Amino acid sequence: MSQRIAFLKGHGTENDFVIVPDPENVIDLPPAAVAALCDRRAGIGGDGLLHVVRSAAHPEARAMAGRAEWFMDYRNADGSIAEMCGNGVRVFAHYLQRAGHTTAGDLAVATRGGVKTVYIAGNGDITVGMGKALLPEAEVTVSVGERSWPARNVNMGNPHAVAFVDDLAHAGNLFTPPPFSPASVYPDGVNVEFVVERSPRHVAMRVHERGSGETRSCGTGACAVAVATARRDGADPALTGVPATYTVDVPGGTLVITEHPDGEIEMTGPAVIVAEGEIDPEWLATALR
Ligand SMILES: N[C@@H](CCC[C@H](N)C(=O)O)C(=O)O
Repeated sequence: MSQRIAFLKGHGTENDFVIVPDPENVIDLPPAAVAALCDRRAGIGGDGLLHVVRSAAHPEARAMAGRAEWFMDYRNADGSIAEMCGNGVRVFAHYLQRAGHTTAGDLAVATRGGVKTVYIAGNGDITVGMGKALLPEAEVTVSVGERSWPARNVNMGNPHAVAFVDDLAHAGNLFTPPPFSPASVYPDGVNVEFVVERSPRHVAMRVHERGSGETRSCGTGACAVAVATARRDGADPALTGVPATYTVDVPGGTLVITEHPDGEIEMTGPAVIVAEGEIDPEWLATALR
């Protein structure tokens, strides 16, 4: 890989990403290159990478090209692929606006989890239509050290296990993925959220993300937490006809999540671009050796 590669760095509630614009999908980004770029000491550093590609130019997104011009080819920090990234899609939209590919207002973005509608407000906040949550019945247990908790299985396009705890410190240092059982519920791994209540309809969470470790925010995770908390509270908008809005504090900020009576979930939060530059092709070649 010897071509010069432009990059940007951005974050959404401090869930941070290396952004690689590549409209025609000509940049080879094997998992090792993604892991090298996301390395916080030897690379640029990030919880994940947003590869910005025209849907028509990507085999996984071509079928969505008629509905969404741009495809968010999201990768975790270890180079693995995930279906969706809620914070990432806001940062992705912010990048497209900044690059002149779109204006404020509604924008459709293709993801592996389907086409998402993003609304770019003028005030810096971005709202994403995250789709519906699936709540497959499963008895899941998550543990950290001597403690263990029942967890709610929530799928937001990607898998989540939501555990209500007495104290977020009980999640420990989260240097390694919290063990869960039975393993068969999440054959491809899982994102694990630990949640405490702050006040009615206001919770706080920590997360260990599949493929990235503990991050300071997870958008799909915050949606999973909002839905799991609503059900725990006995609130189901599909039954009451009343939308349920939850404020979810994450270590890197706050996200606001609304579940509507038709099951559609909206998430609102910020998106920030921090820097832009160029990747040294010699460094990347060395990193890949
Ligand atoms: N940080 C993201 C989720 C990224 C994907 C996740 N690690 C997975 O593997 O499913 C978000 O904001 O949703």
